[in-house]
Amino acid sequence: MNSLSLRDRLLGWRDSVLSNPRFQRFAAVFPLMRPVARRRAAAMFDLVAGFVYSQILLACVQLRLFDLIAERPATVDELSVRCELPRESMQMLLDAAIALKLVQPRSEGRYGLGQLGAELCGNRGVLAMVEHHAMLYRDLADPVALLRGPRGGGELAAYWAYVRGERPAELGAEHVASYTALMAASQPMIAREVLHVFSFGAHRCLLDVGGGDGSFLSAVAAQTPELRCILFDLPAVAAKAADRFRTNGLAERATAIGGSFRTDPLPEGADIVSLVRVIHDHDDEVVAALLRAVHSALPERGTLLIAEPIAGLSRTASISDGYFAFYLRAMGTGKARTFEHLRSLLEAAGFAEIKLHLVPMPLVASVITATKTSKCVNLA
Ligand SMILES: CC(C)=CCC/C(C)=C/CC/C(C)=C/C=C/C(C)=C/C=C/C=C(C)/C=C/C=C(C)/C=C/C=C(C)/C=C/CC(C)(C)O
Ligand SMILES: C[S@@+](CC[C@H](N)C(=O)[O-])C[C@H]1O[C@@H](n2cnc3c(N)ncnc32)[C@H](O)[C@@H]1O
Repeated sequence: MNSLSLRDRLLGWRDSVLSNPRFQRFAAVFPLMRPVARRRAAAMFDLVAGFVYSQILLACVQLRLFDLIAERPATVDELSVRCELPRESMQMLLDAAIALKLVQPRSEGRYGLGQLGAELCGNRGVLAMVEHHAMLYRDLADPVALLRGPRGGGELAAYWAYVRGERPAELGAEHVASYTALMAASQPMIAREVLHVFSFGAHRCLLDVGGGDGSFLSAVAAQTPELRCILFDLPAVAAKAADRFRTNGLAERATAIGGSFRTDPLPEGADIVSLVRVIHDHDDEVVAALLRAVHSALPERGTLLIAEPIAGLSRTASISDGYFAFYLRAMGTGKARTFEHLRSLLEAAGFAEIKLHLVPMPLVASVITATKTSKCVNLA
């Protein structure tokens, strides 16, 4: 076995100090160390108790508490009637929500939004995710079984109907409606980040592959009036996008085409293709084939834009390497990939000038762009 490096030995020494109960006690009472010790202990408590906090949040969201008190601050009696909870339970939930900064006491015994509650009210996509997490947490109830077991035996795998079954193109509206609505609700936070770092103004026609109900294309089209848009998704999803384009007055310049990128060719004619929260759903062989299909659908010097969580970035490691890694494991296929991994898949498909764009709020997506070159295509 190799001998330990100097860094390994230093870290081993640090671990033995930090895990020593006598050192912990000393740091907790020594005035110069006390603030750091308290912060670390609080961070550890948050990790230990995070599920309880999430469930308090879920109760608030399921009871529509934030909407009720955003309308007008209310007393515990009013809220217990409107939420159909015994008064004592209502008070308990309000106290917990105050502690989590979701709710804040107001004048005359009323309750209004806390800082986090107000910010949540501005993020409907996050509220939708909080409700969706009930399913994720059931799949994560036994995390070791999730790690040991075959991938995707739980509820999420059934929910994301396209990850199972050989013929996703045959899925009906009843299989895609729920996930498509969830993606539409959380799409504004993605589109905002993409549009902050990338302008579609230099392009003529955008093809959004796996484009869901057209929420992303609608946001891009609103900012880029000359752009023509094509959406490609499973037929039952593309039908929803066609409806949205009609409702948004985009039917003239946005077309929705149904098919499966696993078996059907991609529509041609676009000079830029986007893959927004698509690649990380699939394993490497499917992604490699999809990237080759995108490459052949693009003209020379055409652009590919990818937006999804990227693993291995220190600012967002807990989200991509923690949350999304376990989410996708429960879902049964795909993974959040590092930039280096994506770059090698892109290069193998014939893309060059591969850039990572750091978005302002990289919680659920970072952006990568790449350019098609015909040289050096690896046809293996
Ligand atoms: C003037 C005053 C009063 C104050 C000034 C102080 C100040 C600057 C305050 C800041 C206020 C502010 C702007 C707050 C903003 C907060 C924001 C934007 C918070 C955003 C939070 C977003 C969260 C928590 C997002 C969660 C997203 C989740 C959980 C997404 C999950 C996505 C999934 C599961 C996708 C699945 C797709 C699949 C299947 C993997 O492909
Ligand atoms: C996680 S969702 C992302 C939707 C949208 N891009 C967004 O960010 O809101 C993945 C999308 O890829 C689509 N999809 C999955 N497999 C597909 C396939 N084989 N062919 C075409 N679309 C597919 C799904 O129907 C779904 O709309």
